Amino acid sequence: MFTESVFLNIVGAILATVILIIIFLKKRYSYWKDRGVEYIEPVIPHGNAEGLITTKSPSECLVEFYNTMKARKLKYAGIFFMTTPIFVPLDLNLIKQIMQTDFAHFTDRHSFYNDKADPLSAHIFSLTGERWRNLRVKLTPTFTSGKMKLMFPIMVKLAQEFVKTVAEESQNEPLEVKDACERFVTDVIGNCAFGIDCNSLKDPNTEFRVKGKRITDLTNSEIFVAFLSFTFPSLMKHLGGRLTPKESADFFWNVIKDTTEYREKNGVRRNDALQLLIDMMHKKGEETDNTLSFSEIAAQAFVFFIAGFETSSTLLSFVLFELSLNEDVQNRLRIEVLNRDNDEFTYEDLFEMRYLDMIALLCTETLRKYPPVPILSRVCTKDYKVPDSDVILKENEEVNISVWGIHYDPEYYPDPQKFDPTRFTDENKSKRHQFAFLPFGEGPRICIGLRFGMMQVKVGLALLITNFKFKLNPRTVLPIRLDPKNFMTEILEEPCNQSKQWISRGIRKSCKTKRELFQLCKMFPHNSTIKNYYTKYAGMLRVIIEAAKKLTFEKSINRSNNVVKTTWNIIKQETKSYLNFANIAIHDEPDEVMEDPSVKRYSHWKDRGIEYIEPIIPYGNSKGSFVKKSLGEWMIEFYSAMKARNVKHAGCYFMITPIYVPIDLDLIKQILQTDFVHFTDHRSFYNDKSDPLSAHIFSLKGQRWRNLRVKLTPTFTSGKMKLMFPIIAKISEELVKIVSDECQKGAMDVKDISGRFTTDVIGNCAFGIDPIGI
Ligand code: HEM
Repeated sequence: MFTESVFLNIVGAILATVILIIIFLKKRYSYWKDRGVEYIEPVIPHGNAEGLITTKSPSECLVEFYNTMKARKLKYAGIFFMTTPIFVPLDLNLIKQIMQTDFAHFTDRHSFYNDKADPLSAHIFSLTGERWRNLRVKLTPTFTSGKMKLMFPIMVKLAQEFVKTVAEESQNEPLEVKDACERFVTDVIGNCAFGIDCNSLKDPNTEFRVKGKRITDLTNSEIFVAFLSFTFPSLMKHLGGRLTPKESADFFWNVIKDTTEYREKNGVRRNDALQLLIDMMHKKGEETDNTLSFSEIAAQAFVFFIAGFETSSTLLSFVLFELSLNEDVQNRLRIEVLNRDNDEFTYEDLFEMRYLDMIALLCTETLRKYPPVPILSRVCTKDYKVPDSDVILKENEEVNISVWGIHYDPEYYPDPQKFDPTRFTDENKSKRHQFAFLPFGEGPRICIGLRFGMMQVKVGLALLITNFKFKLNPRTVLPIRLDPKNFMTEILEEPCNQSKQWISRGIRKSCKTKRELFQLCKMFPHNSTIKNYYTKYAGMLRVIIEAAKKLTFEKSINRSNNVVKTTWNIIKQETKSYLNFANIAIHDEPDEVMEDPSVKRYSHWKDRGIEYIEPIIPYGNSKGSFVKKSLGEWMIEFYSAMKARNVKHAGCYFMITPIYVPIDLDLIKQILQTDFVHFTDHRSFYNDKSDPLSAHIFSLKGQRWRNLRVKLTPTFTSGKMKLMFPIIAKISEELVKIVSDECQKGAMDVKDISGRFTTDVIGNCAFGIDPIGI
């Protein structure tokens, strides 16, 4: 009897609870209907977010909703994320009102912080109202262009480290690019925000990195606590809820504390963000409004790390991903960066020079396709009447803006899946609504580290692209999928069938430096041809032809010889980018070596509509040159034949190398003089290290040539000539004597005597020595 009544009570209680929940949800799910806001019928219990976290990320759920509602031509709509109603503006003018014009009604984002249990969480990203406003004013000067300039050399130094690490780690296997980018960014932010050498490039398991990564790699239970904290913030604050894993919070707290104390004790100052924060702490008593407590500065230093680390590494890795899919763009970028005028990277290069516009365009288009923060959040802080409607948004109501949805909206970006950096030229940008591009947010809460983030990505990219060629690891699973558990844009790691490794974002390096090529040549001890040619004639056509021949031979012995394959790749790359032999036939794969490269090559001038003489394999138009004809004679023949055809210019083939030949004198003047900036260099080779004498003015290129030319020009002024004149006159008198002596003997070798005369003149005037040629 007793048991029965207990049982009935329990059943009754469960039923009552279920009924109450259903009533609550019914009421909840009528939220948008009651306010006259369009919505999609929600389903208990996930609302409009079916598959959230299990198969779809929050961003993907919102994008689906955006597309459906946009198709209904709505300006705004209401979504239910589980049971939470969220207002979703779709119209860009309304988004602008919310983020900028009427910002006073939307000062906060949906966030959670707990000063007591987790003081690091009380940072500028999560703070609200007046606390946020005060802090924003204080922190804004941290990222002025003056401060950025001071941090720039640190970034360049770390980017050089980055290049070294990539070179080492991609020797034998594909490189996990996101991971490598994260390590680079960790070191940059560690240095610039905390003044600490984190060394995560050298040691991926350094504590700074492990504890940093842990902040975003949440366990399922931590994700659940985060969900509860966002949904019931007051209750969770009361219960001591926290978002940062304790071990990471403790580590960062101690790092910031120790560094601050060390600097204070030892009077050490550095050009980093932490210094600026410490200085604010010490303004106490002077400008009380402008001071920060230690707890506050620790939280801000911490947020620079978490806000900058994931976003910047995501951007850099996706730029490399797109470049590896778009080889043409990658090659053009490499040439642009290599062709810059100066050897060192300067701050001005990155922000002012034309060639880096391309980097900026690439980054911008990448930010469009893969915005690291795919949803922007705002909370209504004062009741707000939605313009041109009767809808009133109530205090505490949440607003979500689908950055991803907007960035893929064909109304703003036709063919949105296409990676097209030209969408962001000034002209194309001016045709679009400013709020159609929101990777950094907008309005007063726009990303505070925008410049810093872009700068580290640009520096890293510029150095990587000049050192490596990036290709997609064939094991990368395409199309890429987003990690459903992540609020940020993060690729889902797909299991790799064969090796159980997780390589979904690997990009393989296939380019080696010249030094590495030499090392590789050493691996062929039996093969003196490659080695000798390389050391003696590096950069000459012969090394390429001989190496290719040799490789063909090697390959015929062992078709799967990996070393041959690698060497072939390297030689290809050497010839393409380092030595600038872009016009020598180079195949994509060693398998093609056997094919005749000239077939495609010989359509070069035809394809360009330039007059040419039909070439003969393998001589091109240079049959007999060096054997029966000098190079000069060969060129005269070609010139005369083309002149007879009355053309202003023509194209010839020296073996398989296409060469442009201007014939018209005005055109020659354009090339040599008027448009000289396009033709500053000779086809030449020099090697500062193994053959320093080769780095002379005749062979130098670009800015190095220009600098030297300016320095050497005064050597031959008329004043200097005058000083040399007596020396030349004296040697000329010697010449007269010698000529008369020789004439006595009969015939005389005039070329020989002239050579001896000029040797003496140059030896005397250039080196101040008497070579006794005459
Ligand atoms: C490519 C790199 C980056 C991207 C795409 C990015 C994106 C964003 C976005 C979308 C927001 C929210 C803006 C809004 O709600 O309107 C934001 C806020 C913020 N970002 Fe970034 N960010 C990047 C790099 C950085 C870096 C390097 C730092 C720090 C060193 C940083 C610090 C912050 C902070 C502190 C906020 C909060 C600002 C506030 O609420 O006042 N970000 N970022």
